[in-house]
Order: sequence, then C-alpha cells, then structure tokens
Amino acid sequence: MITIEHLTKIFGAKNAIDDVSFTAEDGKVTGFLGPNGAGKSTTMRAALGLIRPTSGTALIDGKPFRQMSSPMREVGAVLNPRSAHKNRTARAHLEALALSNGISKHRVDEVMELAGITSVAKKKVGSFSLGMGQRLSIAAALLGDPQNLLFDEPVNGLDPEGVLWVRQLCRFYASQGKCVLLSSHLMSEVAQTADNLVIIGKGHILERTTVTQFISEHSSHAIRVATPEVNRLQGLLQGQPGVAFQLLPSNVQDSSGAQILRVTGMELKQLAQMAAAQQIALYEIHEEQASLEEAYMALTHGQEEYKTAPLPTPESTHYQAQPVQPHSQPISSAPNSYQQPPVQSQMPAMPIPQHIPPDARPSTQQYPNEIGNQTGNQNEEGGAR
Ligand SMILES: Nc1ncnc2c1ncn2[C@@H]1O[C@H](COP(=O)(O)OP(=O)(O)OP(=O)(O)O)[C@@H](O)[C@H]1O
Repeated sequence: MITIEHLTKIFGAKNAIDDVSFTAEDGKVTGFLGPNGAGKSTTMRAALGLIRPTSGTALIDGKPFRQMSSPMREVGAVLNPRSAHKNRTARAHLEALALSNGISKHRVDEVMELAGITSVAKKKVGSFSLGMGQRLSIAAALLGDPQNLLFDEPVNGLDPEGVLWVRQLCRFYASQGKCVLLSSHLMSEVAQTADNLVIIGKGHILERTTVTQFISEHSSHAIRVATPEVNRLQGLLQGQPGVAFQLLPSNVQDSSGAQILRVTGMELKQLAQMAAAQQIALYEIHEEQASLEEAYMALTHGQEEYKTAPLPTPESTHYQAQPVQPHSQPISSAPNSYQQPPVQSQMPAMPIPQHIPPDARPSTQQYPNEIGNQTGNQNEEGGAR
C-alpha cells in the first residue's frame, strides 16, 4: 500500500505539489492522472526517496523507502526508460540489480522472458529504442516480485501489443493482492486498467474516485444505434416516457451506410430488445464513451502547466493554398514518394515459463526493427534500489 499524506514539494520558487494526499490500496490498480507538469513524477519520486519532500510523508507499506532493507522486493518502479547504463547489456544490467538485491540469476531470465526482451539480452542498452528501454525498466521493476509497483507513464514508446501487455500485467498484479500505482496523461488508457483514480492538476488533487464512479458521473448515458430502418425505430421510441432521440446528420454514418440515432433515457439492453421484438434491423449499438475523455479534459481544463497556442487557420495567415498539380507520373515512381520499408522477418517465438499466467504473458511478437542506433542518456536507475 502506498500512502501519500499532505505531501508538498517546493523547488526554488516552484510549488510542484501542494498538500497532496491519497492512498493506493493493495489489490487495486490506482490510476494517477494529470496533464504535463501536474506533479505526478514528483509525487512518485518522493515515494521512492529520490527527492526529499518539503513537508508531508510518502510511505510504502507504512515506511519510508529509505528504511527498506530489501527495496526491490518491496517496491518495483518504472520511472525512466533511459535509466540503465547504455554500455551494459540488458542482461548485465538486470544481473547487477539482482546481485545487489540478493535476487537469483534465474529470476533475471524470468523477467526478461516476461517482458519479451530475451532475444535482445546480449544487446547493449544504448542501442535500445524507447519501447525496448521501457520493457527493460519494467523487467527491472519486476525482479524482486515486489508487493508494490510504481509505474510512471509505463506505456510511453510501447507498441499496441506492449500497451495491452502492460494493462494485463497491472491487472494481474492487482489480482494477486499487490498495489499498483500507474501514472498517465490519458483517461482512456487509465479507464481500461485502473480501479481507482487520483486526478492531479498544478500540484493539487482535483479528484479521488473510482473509475466506475467517474464513468457513471460523467458518461452521457447516450446510446448510438445504426439502423437501415430509422423511421420505424423513431416511431417505436416516440412517446416512450423519459426517452429522447436525435437523428445524427447524414455525414455521421456507420460503415454500412445506415443512419445513426442517438438515444438517451433508456438502457442499451432495453433498446436492443425493443428493436428485436419489432424485428427492426440494427447494424450497430453502443454506449457513447467519448464523454469520459471530455469530462477529464473539462476537469483539468485550466490546470495545464504548459498551454499550447491555437493553431493558425488558413484565414489568419497569408498562406494561400496552391492548386494541386496532377502527378505527371504514377505516385509509386515519383522521386519523393514514400517507399514502404521492407518487412523484416520475425524472430523465433520464445518459450514462456509455466508459472506466468496466460494473460500476463507477452505475445511472442518480437521487435526486430527496434534495435536502432539511438543512444540513451541515462544516469538514473529505473528499478527501485
Ligand atoms: N528538479 C526540479 N526542479 C525544478 N522544478 C521541477 C523539478 N522537478 C519537477 N519540477 C517542476 O514541478 C512541476 C511538476 O513536475 P512533474 O514532473 O512532477 O510533473 P508530471 O505530472 O510528472 O509531468 P509529466 O506528465 O510531464 O511528466 C513541473 O512544473 C516541473 O517543471
């Protein structure tokens, strides 16, 4: 369990976090959400003893990080995907961490396999892409099979398969009774993973709630239904107590070309059953979810540390659109046309240790394209020490 109480951190003239309090419980994924510069990393770094709070406390299982005798067994942290020494191989990096924490080499193999990086174990970390660095950080965090996981933006740089894997990993660890604190900018990402939500803006807690509660409070409860028999459906809904509907403009169509009706005041199941009873064909029916992200944006509006300027419109600039010139040759042979890179062959699938649950295993997809010549700029350790 991670307990943050009245935590304040002032850097010079900057009040990075101000009287922040919340608890990340065991057996739950707690999503820690906020715009850039809101104070998420500062809070997590304070919990890991990497910065000294100006006031307040950050405790993990009731004690400060610095008092832990075997920290990697108590807390695993992902803070910076570029944290490992770039001249070390992935295996050497993990083995050094394991050795200094009394963890067996056998566990190094397990976490590399779990994170899908076994095939690059002998590669230098400096050659890793952002996504591979992120996988290595996660592997390091899992080394001690800790009770608490602190993941700061763990999906940054990951491909869709990696994002899904992190989601499943968080859910798996929470199902084992462990505490998972997961920071993100994206409500849509957190809503799919977390049980509880802590939303922060400009160093202040804006909301502490559960994902279910947030969805129920902020969802529009509208249903969108695509049907080729919109007149019949409207006739059916007409006069239903408390029900309202609106035909969306014809430019909002589903892929089948059916018309879309937006209905409020009834449950999805009820609407589907009524339509079925009248043999009205429905091509698609779903609850609107867009409002969740909108609700988060509304909540954090004005709390952004870094505001973007509106993009100029063509009218506000002297830009004049040039008429498009027809291609004098086929696009595929035009000198500057985009060339599809050759598809790389996949690396062989790897075996997964049997004790790892199926839904927490990485897919056997490998990342042959990720070994580039990027260099990391790391001087910090991502895994908790
Ligand atoms: N070492 C530091 N010295 C001065 N200011 C700092 C320092 N670390 C963080 N800050 C400031 O504290 C505020 C909170 O930063 P923090 O990194 O905690 O935000 P965040 O929510 O993690 O942002 P992001 O999502 O962009 O990572 C920001 O204004 C940041 O510039």
